[in-house]
Order: sequence, then C-alpha cells, then structure tokens
Amino acid sequence: MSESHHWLTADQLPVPLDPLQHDWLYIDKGSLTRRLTLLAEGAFSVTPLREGWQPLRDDECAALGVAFGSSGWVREVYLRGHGEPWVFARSVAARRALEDSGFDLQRLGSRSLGELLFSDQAFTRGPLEAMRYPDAWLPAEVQQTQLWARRSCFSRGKLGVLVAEVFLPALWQAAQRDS
Ligand SMILES: C=C(O[C@@H]1C=C(C(=O)O)C=C[C@H]1O)C(=O)O
Repeated sequence: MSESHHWLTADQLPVPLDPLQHDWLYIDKGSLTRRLTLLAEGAFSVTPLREGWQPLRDDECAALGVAFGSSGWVREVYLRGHGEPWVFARSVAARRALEDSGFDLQRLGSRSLGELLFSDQAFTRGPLEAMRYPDAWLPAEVQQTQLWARRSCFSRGKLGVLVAEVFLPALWQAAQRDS
C-alpha cells in the first residue's frame, strides 16, 4: 500500500490539502448531516445501501481496538443533496460492544446516524483522519480512484462507532459554488 493508503491526521499529510478540502476533511467537527442539509438548502436525504453483520476490515478492527476478523454492524449509505450522492458513508461498530451498549444502530433506516450521535451528549468524537479511499471499497456506480475520505470514532463508554465519509465529486462542486 502506498503512503496515501493510510489514515492520516492533518499534520501527517505529506502534502497540504487545498483550503476547501482541508476545511471539509479536518476542520469541521460538527455534524456532516447538518452541514450538508444547509448546503442543500434542506434538500438532504440519507439512503441506506447495505446494512448487516459482517467481518470488519483490518483498519476498522485496529481503530476500534478489537481482534482482526471481528464481526460488526456495517451501515453504508449515501448522503444526498438534491437527490445526488454527495457523500458515501460507512459506519461500523464491533458486535460485542454494540450488543452490550443497547445502542440501536440496526433500525436507523433512512434516519441520519449523525442526528443520533450528535443528540447524545455522552458520545465524544476522536481525531479526524483522512486518506484517498481505495476505489474497490466504493459502490460501483461512484467508483473512482483518489477520492478523499475522512474518518473518526464516536465513543460512548466501551462502544465505538467508526464513521468513514467519502466525499464524491458532486459534493466538491456544490461546496465550491457555495464558497
Ligand atoms: C456522523 C454523521 O453522520 C452521518 C450520517 C450517517 C448515516 O446516516 O449513516 C453516516 C455517517 C455520517 O456521514 C454526521 O452527520 O456528522
């Protein structure tokens, strides 16, 4: 894997990002749901693509502090502005921690996970890390190399919900128009 295939904090990036990308990837630590809702003037929606129990990826197990190959809940969605996919988001939590926590990730459907995480004061957000997301991890229809993604872990007690967000070209176009 090349250097760009590691999750990096802003100070670990070999080359600084342009200011707009830096802002979306690292600076805004508030709810992305809220930011996208504003950018889309309310025309925001969440569409689940895939939800279920699966073995988590190695980078996810490492970030959550569980053994490689651990099972977890995987939720993949599009966050849409004006119906267009703006962000592909993949959120995961280890099975044991999730079951012990009573946190109801399984029945969210098209409600935003962000609303839930940000409305519960007990969750704290870990550092934001970014990388160019491997295209093989994206749904075929938006597959493209070199797309920037970020991730961070929301923690409440022993539960960690790791949220990765991949910014799609339509988002950058909308953000550029707005800036
Ligand atoms: C973490 C947030 O939640 C967003 C909403 C998600 C969902 O509904 O699955 C997933 C990831 C995030 O992009 C947020 O709004 O900041």
